[in-house]
Amino acid sequence: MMSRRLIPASGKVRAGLIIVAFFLLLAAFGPMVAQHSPTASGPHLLQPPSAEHWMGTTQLGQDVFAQFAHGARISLAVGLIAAVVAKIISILVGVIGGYFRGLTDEALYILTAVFLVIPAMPLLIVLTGYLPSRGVESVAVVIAITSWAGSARVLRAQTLSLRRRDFVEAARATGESRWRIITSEIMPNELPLIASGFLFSVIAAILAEAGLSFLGLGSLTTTSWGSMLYFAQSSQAFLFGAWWWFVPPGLAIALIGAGLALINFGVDEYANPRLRTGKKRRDRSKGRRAQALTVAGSGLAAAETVPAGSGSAEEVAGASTSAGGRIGESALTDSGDDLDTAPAAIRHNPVAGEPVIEVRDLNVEYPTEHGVVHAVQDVSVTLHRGEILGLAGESGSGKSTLTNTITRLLRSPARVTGGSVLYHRHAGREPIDVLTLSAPALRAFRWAEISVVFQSAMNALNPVLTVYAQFDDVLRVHRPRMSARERMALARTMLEKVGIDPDRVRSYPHELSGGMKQRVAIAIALVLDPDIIIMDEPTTALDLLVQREVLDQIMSLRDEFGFAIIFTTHDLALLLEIADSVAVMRSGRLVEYGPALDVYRAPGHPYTRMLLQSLADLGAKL
Ligand SMILES: Nc1ncnc2c1ncn2[C@@H]1O[C@H](COP(=O)(O)OP(=O)(O)OP(=O)(O)O)[C@@H](O)[C@H]1O
Repeated sequence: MMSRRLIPASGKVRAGLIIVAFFLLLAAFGPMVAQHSPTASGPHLLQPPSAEHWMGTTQLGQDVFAQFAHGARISLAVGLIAAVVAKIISILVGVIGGYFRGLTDEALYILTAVFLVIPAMPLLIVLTGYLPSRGVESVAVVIAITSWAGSARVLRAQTLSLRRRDFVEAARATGESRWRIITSEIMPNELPLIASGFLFSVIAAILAEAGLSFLGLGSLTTTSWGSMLYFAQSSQAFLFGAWWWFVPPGLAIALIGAGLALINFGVDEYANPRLRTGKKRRDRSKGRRAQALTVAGSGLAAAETVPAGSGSAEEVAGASTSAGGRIGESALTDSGDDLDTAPAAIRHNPVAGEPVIEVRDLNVEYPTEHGVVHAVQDVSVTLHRGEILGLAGESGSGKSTLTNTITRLLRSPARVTGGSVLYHRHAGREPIDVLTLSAPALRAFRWAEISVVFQSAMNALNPVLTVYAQFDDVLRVHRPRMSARERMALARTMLEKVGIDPDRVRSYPHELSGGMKQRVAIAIALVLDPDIIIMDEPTTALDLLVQREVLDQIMSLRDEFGFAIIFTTHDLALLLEIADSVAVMRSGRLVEYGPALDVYRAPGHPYTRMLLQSLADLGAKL
């Protein structure tokens, strides 16, 4: 039985499909059922429709139906070939230029601009004049060459906007290659534009071919709807009242145009999962409390979820919260503002686990028109296995720049001017400097060793892919040998781990509540059992109750898996509650760093004191 999803809900789309299907059938079978050759002359000149000539005859006695059916084949072939070629060119130019930027983009954009300013029809006439032969393919290619630019410009603009979206950043963070990001993250979101552009190109190409033929520039040896119109006009069929000669091709072109336009109404319905009807599912797990972490069934799941860290998660977590004491001085110096009056409070990190990430004397800057922005200055922090490091600071203090440096997600014009980020994969072995990793090593490192949960899961999840497809993206890159069944089983297990009904694996992001989306993002971050998860304000967009549930979930997952977290937020009260150690940034510098309890009891820096005082003024209980 045909799936319900394949039957368009809209009557307009159905009408469009019927019209286009009719002409496709005519093109495919019409020439076979025609009883005459389209070019053979007969004794009956300019006869109206009859039993022998269903659509009458031309001035030379040729059968109009035979010409019409052969013409359908030629016109549709030109339309389809030209549209496919034009789309390929516009996707290559628009999407590649928009995604890669730089010189490639500039060169491609100049090319697009040149084709945009030259009027298409005169260019088409000139190019056709130079064609050695005017066969279907060559005419179609010339039409494509003159018509790709508008669509390329639209696709470039859309790509420029999409490449900055969180789900593309998330795909970069998972280690997906650029090509895969383009084909499986960006292009599915451009499908409505590509599809409607394609439909428009088909009708534009049919019209262009008809125009060329009408001007006598088409192939006069093959019969198209355009050449029928040309001969009808030059033989003055209109004057003779031979309507059966010119009405069918003219009407067919108009009807095909209308049919494609009607289909266009349905493009969104198919390309955008939000608009699909008839498949609403009940939000069965909405409001469901995170469950104790019972893993369903598969041995695979067990194998995939063994913590990578040294020692059990409980040991690490327990150790990480049991600490005290201050560390000696580090390379930190205070910024040159009023805060200089008090030196930064530098504390020993109390966590007993081995270091997993060591950031040493890191400096990152952005050269801008107005001078260089020193976004991170001389920052040194150490994250231990199983530790939750809370990173606080006002907007613009450099938190994202710091975490993006650790994950190597910095974008141009950012440049690291000093320092290192050392990753200790195995205790006692030489650490790896993340900043010097080659591109393939970096792709392998991302997500398998360090993953990211972005602030807004709605933006971090690709809106046109199901939950399973988003797990799949990660697993195909990092576990290429896993079978589809294993990938599905793992995705279901991970959903269950974060308290979501495993059947939700087939849902689209818009079918989930905000809290569920964030849990899905956490489950995807956990799927490769990384050592470190960067959480960029993962609960900010949620209401307080759901925020609390998600936080509890994160804490218990940390206890189970033993991963370390860098948790970024503006909310110091929250950090003091959940973090083992707290780092406060201001103007690119680390002004406070130490065990959460120490920071709360004895903040060393006036800025932290001010933050804590404002919390106390608000009546926060810690
Ligand atoms: N692409 C960029 N070009 C120029 N300057 C930038 C760029 N990105 C960030 N900056 C500057 O770097 C500094 C640190 O920014 P960053 O985004 O790291 O701060 P943040 O603490 O993460 O802020 P928020 O909490 O609002 O995300 C700011 O002064 C910001 O203006």
